[in-house]
Amino acid sequence: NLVPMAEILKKANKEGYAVGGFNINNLEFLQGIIEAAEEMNSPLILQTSEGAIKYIGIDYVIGMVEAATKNTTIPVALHLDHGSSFEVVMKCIRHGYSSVMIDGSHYPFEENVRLVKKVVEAAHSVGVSVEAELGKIGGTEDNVSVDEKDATYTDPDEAVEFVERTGVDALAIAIGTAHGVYKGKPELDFDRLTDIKSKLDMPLVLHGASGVPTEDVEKAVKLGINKVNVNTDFQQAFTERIKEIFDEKPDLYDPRKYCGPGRDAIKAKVKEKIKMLGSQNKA
Ligand SMILES: O=C(COP(=O)(O)O)NO
Ligand code: NA
Ligand SMILES: [Zn+2]
Repeated sequence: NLVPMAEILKKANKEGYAVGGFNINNLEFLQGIIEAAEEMNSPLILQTSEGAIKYIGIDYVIGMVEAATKNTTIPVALHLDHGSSFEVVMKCIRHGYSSVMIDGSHYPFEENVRLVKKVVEAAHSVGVSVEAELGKIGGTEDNVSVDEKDATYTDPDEAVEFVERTGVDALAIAIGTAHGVYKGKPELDFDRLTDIKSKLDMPLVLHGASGVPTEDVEKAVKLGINKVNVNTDFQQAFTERIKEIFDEKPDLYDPRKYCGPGRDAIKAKVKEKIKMLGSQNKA
């Protein structure tokens, strides 16, 4: 009952909307995200960073996602976010992930191509989709951190060569976003996105969407972004709600009394994101 991400993104690319790549960090994130997507009749890409897999445990990830998708009516992919090696990718594929990102963006171009090509051959041989990254997205997420000066934007011509030589299903591009909380206002390079999309009519991925103004994400979707990764906004929604609860009732100790409202806050935030991406009723 998981589908390959490529299937979900092919339709999104054809019809001009984007699908959320929403990170799960625990049970409440998974429940809030899947409930919101089902209520909005939206396709969904559940994703775990390597840090989240370490925190939850891969057998729990698979078990919880299986429970979450057993009776679902919407297409759901389970995706490895920012896979750092062939070995980790293969571990996730063996455990039942339907999609993987191999992030070789911090390597020289040829090394990135070599690694991604190897992953695509293995993943595609068992029907698993592949996302890769070209250009460096700034910010920090778990062990992925790039400081401003090294964050280099995606070169459109390099992107064409990269996709031709690797056969990836989706390409994460660097056009000014960064993981985590922004220091200043992010300025997205929409001309660069337009140029890349005109050369590569394929699913493009925007990372670091938390903190990007809604209208900028909507514009990026109009210009050809088909997957939008969101993590920090949901983490902040969860955490802020729990802080509010403890302000009201500092002596609480039953985790359901604060994780439950935290889950509801995630769910509400996910619905806002689905509206922003245009994937409502696209299941
Ligand atoms: O790109 C992301 C999420 O970034 P944010 O935390 O900034 O939403 N995950 O791969
Ligand atoms: Na961000
Ligand atoms: Zn990312």
